[in-house]
Amino acid sequence: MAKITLSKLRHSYLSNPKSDSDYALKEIDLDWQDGGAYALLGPSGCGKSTLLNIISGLLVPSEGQILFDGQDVTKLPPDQRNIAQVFQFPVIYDTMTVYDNLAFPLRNRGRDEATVEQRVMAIAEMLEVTEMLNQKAAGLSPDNKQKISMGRGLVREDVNVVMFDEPLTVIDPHLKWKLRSKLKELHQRVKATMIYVTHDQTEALTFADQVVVMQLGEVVQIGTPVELFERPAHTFVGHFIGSPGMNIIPCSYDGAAKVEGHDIVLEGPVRGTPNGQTEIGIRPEFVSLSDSGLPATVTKVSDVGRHTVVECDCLGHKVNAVIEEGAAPEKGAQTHLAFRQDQTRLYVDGWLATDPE
Ligand SMILES: Nc1ncnc2c1ncn2[C@@H]1O[C@H](COP(=O)(O)OP(=O)(O)OP(=O)(O)O)[C@@H](O)[C@H]1O
Repeated sequence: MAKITLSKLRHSYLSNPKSDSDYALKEIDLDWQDGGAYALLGPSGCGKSTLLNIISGLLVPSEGQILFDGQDVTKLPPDQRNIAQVFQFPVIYDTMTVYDNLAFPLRNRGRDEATVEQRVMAIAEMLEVTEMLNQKAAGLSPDNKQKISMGRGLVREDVNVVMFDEPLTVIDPHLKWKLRSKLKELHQRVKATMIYVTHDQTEALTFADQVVVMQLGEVVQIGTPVELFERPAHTFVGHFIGSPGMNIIPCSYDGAAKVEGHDIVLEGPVRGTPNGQTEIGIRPEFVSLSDSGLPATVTKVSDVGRHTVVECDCLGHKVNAVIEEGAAPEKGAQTHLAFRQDQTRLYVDGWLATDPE
């Protein structure tokens, strides 16, 4: 396994890019540590596949370098990078048995049969497919086919990185959570460097120790799931992660933050002198209904499991509060919203501008 470094990486599909917007990937500097479990998370079109193709060698970046353990591989073709990939759709040979499918990547590299058997049996046991080993792959369900496809990605112990590209797309929704936790467990057992590409926050947050969030060809934040939830570095991350996402409320700032003339107490000091569009960011989990605070009218009440989401019109802005089940007011009720101070952040032009007290 290897540490992967992306250094000053940029890519444009145009032959003569001029402005930033001509780049599918803006400048990216990133270190993926040896043995880490990473997710690359972002909406469609943010540049995930472009980055994946650059790492796997299908695409040579317009600028910058990729290093595996400090060695420049930017111009190496895919077959010399020693990478395993698991795609959206299973890549297996239908006419072969499950055993032979799992053995294929090892036999292909000339490993002796004793090693092949030992690795195949170990991976089959981890994936809970031992009893299928003698079956022809053609008869497997789509879920099991994708499991075998994952096994083929994980069976070699000498790869630099295993990359998963939206691997649960074909999996039945009720089995998704099972495979998600299986993958996490597999990472802990095989200790390979893994990169998991997805637009689904639940998949990213359950699998990865570190999540790289991308938007419009840029990395907007790298952090643990807790860091992304607690201190989104950008309003995009606040909005994209969480259900419902962070409340983002336009405000003024002249030494103190105000929403429509009402003072808002921030978590701590503001960095520099804000010069740009200012907004308050507060997660619905830290907004409570109260006797004092910002006046609001309840516009919608939705039960979500053990909590209730109360949507309000607060001085002309939509603000969600997540409260305990059973404590919700009726739609149309007049109330006030209180923000938990240590969770009330200021954003300037989308970027976090406050520090904790
Ligand atoms: N072969 C190509 N030629 C020109 N532009 C491309 C090409 N591939 C991707 N793009 C553009 O580059 C940007 C990033 O696309 P990319 O496919 O990397 O995003 P993504 O996050 O993987 O999206 P998706 O999940 O939909 O595949 C998009 O604006 C896309 O239109």
